[in-house]
Amino acid sequence: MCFMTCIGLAVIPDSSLGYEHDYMQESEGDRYCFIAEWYDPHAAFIRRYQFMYYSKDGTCEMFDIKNHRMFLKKTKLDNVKVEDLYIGNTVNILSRQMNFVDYGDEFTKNRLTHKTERTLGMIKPDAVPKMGQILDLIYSKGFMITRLKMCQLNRNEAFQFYQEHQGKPFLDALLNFVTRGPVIAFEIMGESVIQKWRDLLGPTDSAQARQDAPNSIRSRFGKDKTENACHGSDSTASAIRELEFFFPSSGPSRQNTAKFTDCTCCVIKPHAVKAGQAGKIIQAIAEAGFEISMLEMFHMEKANAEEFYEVYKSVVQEYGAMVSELTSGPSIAMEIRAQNAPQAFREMVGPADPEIARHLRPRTLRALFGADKVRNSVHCTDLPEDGLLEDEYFFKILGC
Ligand SMILES: Nc1ncnc2c1ncn2[C@@H]1O[C@H](COP(=O)(O)OP(=O)(O)OP(=O)(O)O)[C@@H](O)[C@H]1O
Repeated sequence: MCFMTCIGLAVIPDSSLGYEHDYMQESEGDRYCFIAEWYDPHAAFIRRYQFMYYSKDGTCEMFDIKNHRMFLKKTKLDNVKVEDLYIGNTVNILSRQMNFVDYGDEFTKNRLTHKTERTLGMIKPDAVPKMGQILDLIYSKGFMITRLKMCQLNRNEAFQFYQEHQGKPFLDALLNFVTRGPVIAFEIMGESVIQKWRDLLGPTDSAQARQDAPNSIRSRFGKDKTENACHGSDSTASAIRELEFFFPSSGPSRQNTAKFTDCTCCVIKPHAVKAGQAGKIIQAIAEAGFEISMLEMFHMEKANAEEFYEVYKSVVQEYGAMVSELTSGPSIAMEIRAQNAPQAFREMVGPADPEIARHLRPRTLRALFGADKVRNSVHCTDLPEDGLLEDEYFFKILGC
């Protein structure tokens, strides 16, 4: 197994550190171990670490694998909780973006693998206008969205996606339906999430869903047998295939839906995504009459965040904290369209400081969802001429 090799490289066996395997199962709590990587831009080199998390007190500890020395003494990090421990996640530690690339031991693998099952969900074209409510429902059920992208499928792609229905009488109608407008594909992660997500969807036929599962997504948002709001993979094998279809590990990605006209840019910041507020924010934007013509989840790297916020560098004293927030977890970038989009949308977003927003403009996004000046729920484009540039940055440069 890959993680065995990694631990082999560490040259710091558990026992030499005084951690015996049994320790992990003592009543004192569990110790989870991961292999974390950080790209060191100065050395142009990927550094590898053993990362330990102690569930008893939420402390973390790290060892530099190559240099055989401690990198971080046992410390409590506010931004690292047990729910952040999954392969593919990135966390900021000592101003470095650490990427969890593998489990560090059998115990961690056995304990956490089933909690990080992944499946593909898709909002179909009929329900895209209701994306805010649907995403909010997903968050409220405790699911974790780890990837998300709006795309436009062509007929060939739709056929490839629904290949198992080849020869069925409803295939043609199904292909027409899923290609008539954008879809939103997303990866959800959690314990038994394949089955739980299908339970939340309800029966295929929306009318039957209204009878048998009135709280299900298809009951609430679907129309009939074909236009039934959302899709969910039906097995582990389908989930793997369908996730690869929408989020390919190599090669070109699916056509995004950005229009790059009459637009501005909005980014739901990591703290708001983490707090499960993304659905409510999206719903508020849509209900205010703005068109959300593209959205995608990004895990911003520090260099990209610095570049994106470049204009604030010597102007705003919170610049460093802003970069740190934007790289602290997944964010959701959106292309927002309307007449005078940058100005109209800024009005809706409100003053940069949520405290001021709550006093002066209590209905604005930052008043409703912001925590403080840096964690103020969303970024929006400041200058009208930058709306297009910022959308291009996300959807032409980062997203490709
Ligand atoms: N009898 C039918 N008439 C019309 N459309 C259908 C019919 N059966 C299935 N569909 C459409 O094809 C999709 C895929 O069918 P499938 O049998 O896999 O249903 P499902 O597993 O409930 O849905 P999904 O795969 O979209 O999660 C359905 O979601 C629906 O949009």
